[in-house]
Amino acid sequence: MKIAIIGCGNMGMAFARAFLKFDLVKKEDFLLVEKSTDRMESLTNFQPGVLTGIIGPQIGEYDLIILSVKPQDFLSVSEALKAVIKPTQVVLSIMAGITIEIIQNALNHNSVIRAMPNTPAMLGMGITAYSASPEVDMNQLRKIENLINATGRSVFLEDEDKLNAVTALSGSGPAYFFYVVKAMIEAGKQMGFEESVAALLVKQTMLGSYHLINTADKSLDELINAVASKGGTTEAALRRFEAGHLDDTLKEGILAAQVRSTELSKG
Ligand SMILES: NC(=O)C1=CN([C@@H]2O[C@H](COP(=O)(O)OP(=O)(O)OC[C@H]3O[C@@H](n4cnc5c(N)ncnc54)[C@H](O)[C@@H]3O)[C@@H](O)[C@H]2O)C=CC1
Ligand SMILES: O=C(O)[C@@H]1CCC=N1
Repeated sequence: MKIAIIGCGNMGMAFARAFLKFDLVKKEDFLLVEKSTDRMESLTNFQPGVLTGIIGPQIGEYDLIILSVKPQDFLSVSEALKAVIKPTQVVLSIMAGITIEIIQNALNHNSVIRAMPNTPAMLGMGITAYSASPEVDMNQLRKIENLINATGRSVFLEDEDKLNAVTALSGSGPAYFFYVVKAMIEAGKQMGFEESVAALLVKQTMLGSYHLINTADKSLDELINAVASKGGTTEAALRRFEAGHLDDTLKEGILAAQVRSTELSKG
């Protein structure tokens, strides 16, 4: 398969590297379109078939066009792409908030898949949810799913509207996790540990706890209760979290991300 990627930043290149790792695409079969000259320089190491700053007619030679620019850059990209896209090509967008209908209208093009990955895709450990326009046939959809699965796991959603919630939950989710880890490391430093020691204590705790969620035959409440002894230290921390409504704050933050994803579709 020949793939053009428009916007070769973190996510665009995470996808490109995952496809390469699993031999799904050859380096020479990539066309990378990147606007930033600094970023272009770093992409020369990747040795793609074509590396360019401009969306031109050669893009019509590629089977799949991945749109991985920021949502705010889509308008200018669509103006150039509309002039060169061919009806047989499939568009895969990972842009937050931009709906299939917006993409179809802006490009005057039917076959569009909208996906929402997350940054662990860089390690092949991402989760991507995706929806497709009816014009994408099953054969094309299977091929794209194979590509997406090189970046981790995937979920097909019949209901495209749910992608705004996915964006808020798993798309942005890694940042929430890093935020909590950062606060824990900072607490460790405040209690007198060097950063490296605090980071080791926290990171191994998160790793082990993640595996307990997946392997222990217990609910999250049971796992919490197994740590929190009556009258003990954990209880003291949890009481403080509850007094500050930390769980509500986290939920409200996630819902705010969903609202923002919806707003992005309105420009
Ligand atoms: N970073 C994340 O965790 C996730 C991001 N996304 C979505 O992926 C998209 C890309 O995000 P990132 O990779 O984080 O951003 P990024 O800023 O790392 O990459 C975007 C790239 O597009 C380039 N670009 C901008 N205008 C261009 C144009 N006209 N032609 C060619 N290249 C152009 C920029 O120079 C930049 O290198 C966004 O739409 C975002 O909503 C989706 C899921 C997760
Ligand atoms: O923050 C954003 O808008 C993008 C979408 C999901 C993660 N990053």
